[in-house]
Amino acid sequence: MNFDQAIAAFEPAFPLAVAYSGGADSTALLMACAARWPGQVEAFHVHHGLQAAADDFEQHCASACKRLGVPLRVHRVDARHAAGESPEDAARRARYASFAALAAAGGTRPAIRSIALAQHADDQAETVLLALSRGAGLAGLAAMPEVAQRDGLQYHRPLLGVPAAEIRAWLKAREVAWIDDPSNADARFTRNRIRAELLPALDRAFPQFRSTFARSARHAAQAQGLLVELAQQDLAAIGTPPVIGALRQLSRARQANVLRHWLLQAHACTPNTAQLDELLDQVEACATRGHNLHIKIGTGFAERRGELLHWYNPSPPTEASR
Ligand SMILES: Nc1ncnc2c1ncn2[C@@H]1O[C@H](COP(=O)(O)OP(=O)(O)OP(=O)(O)O)[C@@H](O)[C@H]1O
Repeated sequence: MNFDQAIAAFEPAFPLAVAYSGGADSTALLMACAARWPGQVEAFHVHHGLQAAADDFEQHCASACKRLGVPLRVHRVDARHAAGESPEDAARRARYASFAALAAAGGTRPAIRSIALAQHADDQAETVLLALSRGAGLAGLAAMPEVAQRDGLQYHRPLLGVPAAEIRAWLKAREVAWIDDPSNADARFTRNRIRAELLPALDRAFPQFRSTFARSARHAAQAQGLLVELAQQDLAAIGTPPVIGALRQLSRARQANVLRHWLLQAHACTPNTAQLDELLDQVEACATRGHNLHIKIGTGFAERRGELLHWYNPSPPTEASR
């Protein structure tokens, strides 16, 4: 899909905000949306307080928005990562919280209903490869959805089918400037090594990889949806917190699926594979009333209390450490 086709196919609810970092992709998206829907588009910029260049990024965004005649709202965050959380995850979490805060802070203007993010087809392929590099399950391999609901807002990724090179070409044809975030070149980040080393090799070996990887991601997303449905049904049957005897009636794969779902939904906890395997072994060993179970799972512990399986975190993170 080319850039103009992607913009023509984009159907957000209005008013729309474009998440604008000042980088190439969100610059192109903001320009195209502002031209297509004059007066109905705003720009949201998140100022990442920890990055030295953050003031320059904000300045650049402010002058570009002024030229385009698009209102800009800026939110400042200090995205320190909590123990066990990657800096990228912390920045993403802080960014979504900022978008929700910005959408709610419109004053007398009508409330923003949609937010457009500028991830493209190369980003999607990188996300699939990143998921594989971590040994992710279906939820990770599903990569990024084109549309998602979050905090009462519709999030859209209208450029998900557009190769990065198309977006750069669109900007260059219009002689538009953008800023390059220096951290995008930092080879300490796996995503940047994927972009610099794997994507050029994939382009040579399978030129269609962007669309085939995206198709695999959609298959994974569909299958993951079924796993969630199954987990919801199983959780309703075994109870919350789970009754161990009822849990033990399920196959091991279904136990893993329902436990992962319960831990994530009820406790925002994601066990690693070794922890989940250990938990399943312990559940299997819980054949007698006297069998104790107490193991580390994610940031807390799973424990047997009578007939029930509980999870608790002895020291939940404070707001300051989040
Ligand atoms: N500081 C920010 N403020 C507002 N939106 C952002 C910010 N950083 C990223 N985004 C949004 O999230 C999307 C994905 O972020 P990512 O860090 O992968 O992209 P990026 O390298 O900043 O890309 P871009 O070239 O679009 O600016 C961006 O395309 C943009 O829409």
